[in-house]
Amino acid sequence: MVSLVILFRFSNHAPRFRNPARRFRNPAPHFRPGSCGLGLMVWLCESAAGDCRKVRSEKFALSTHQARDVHWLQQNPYSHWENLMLCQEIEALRDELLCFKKAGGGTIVENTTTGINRDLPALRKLAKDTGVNIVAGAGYYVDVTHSDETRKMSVEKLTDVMVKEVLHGADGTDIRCGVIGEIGTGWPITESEKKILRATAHAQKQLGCPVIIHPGRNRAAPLEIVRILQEAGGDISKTVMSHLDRTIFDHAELLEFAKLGSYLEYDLFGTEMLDYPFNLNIDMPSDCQRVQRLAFLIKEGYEDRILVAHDIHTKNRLTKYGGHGYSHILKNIVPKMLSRGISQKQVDKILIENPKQWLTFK
Ligand SMILES: CC(=O)NCCS(=O)(=O)O
Repeated sequence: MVSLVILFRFSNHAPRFRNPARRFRNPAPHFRPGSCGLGLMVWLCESAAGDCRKVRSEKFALSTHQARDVHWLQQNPYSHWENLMLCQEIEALRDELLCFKKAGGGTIVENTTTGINRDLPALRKLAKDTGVNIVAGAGYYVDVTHSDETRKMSVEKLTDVMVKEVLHGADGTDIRCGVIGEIGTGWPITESEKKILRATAHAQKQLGCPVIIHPGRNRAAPLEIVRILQEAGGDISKTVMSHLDRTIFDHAELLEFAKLGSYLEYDLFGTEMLDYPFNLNIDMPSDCQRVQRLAFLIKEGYEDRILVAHDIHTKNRLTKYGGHGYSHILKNIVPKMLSRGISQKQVDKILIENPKQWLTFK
């Protein structure tokens, strides 16, 4: 059986914020923190038209939500607290993994890191129950999720922690992480995030392991991250730049970035929204547009560098709640790719060979 590898996130539910004042630092101009104080993902949207979406957590519980709410949740996934609590859905995740396996999937990468409630025993159990390999992530997410302890750590100490998470186990368990990341960065990149990027590069230098980075929502962010990693000795050829869907739009800029040699990840497959809540200046591409970008990168000679994923981190994207589920790429996107001139060999490269190359290390 082919071993398809797709990147997901199980437990990236609402991060815990230890210092509420810190979590809404540097808000984007069009946004203000949700008045319900529920965390990073909860912003009330104040668009130019003055349209203010309401947080609906008190209005309906997701477990009993009705078909009429599905579209609202799809458009406002971060405005509903319960929608972020993916950790409550272990049974649904087990079902998703079994469907994924039936559709030909073999391995997923689960990118939840320190600060956003990584749950390694749950991952181990899900892998055991379903037979799907789950690769867990080491390291730290974006600045607002860094604890005071994390902020105080030196680059050397952070490096040691990440190396230990890969070699010996994380969160007090013997469960070893298989990638470093996703390492979170915002824009501008904060001092704490820079320190973690440097530690990531140092750990990668010691281990030769795969790394995955979440860039801030600015087209200059991926380049700046690569610069920091390179200066600290990181291996860019074994590093994934995630979320390119919403980060670099201009074709010439994308090719300039591709030349640096990282993996280029389109990982928001299934996310189709009119107003991207984190930056209203960004038009979130549709899945068809994502496929067009893959075809463009392939035509330009980058088929060895492309990765795809769903980045599922909210409940509404699970089939249980009317979402596309974990098998969307396998069931729906692959046929679309084939119908748009991407060959089966190229599909296999993107879904099997590239993840294999990225994930393999001694
Ligand atoms: C969990 C996570 O960080 N996903 C990325 C969502 S974003 O909208 O592309 O930043």
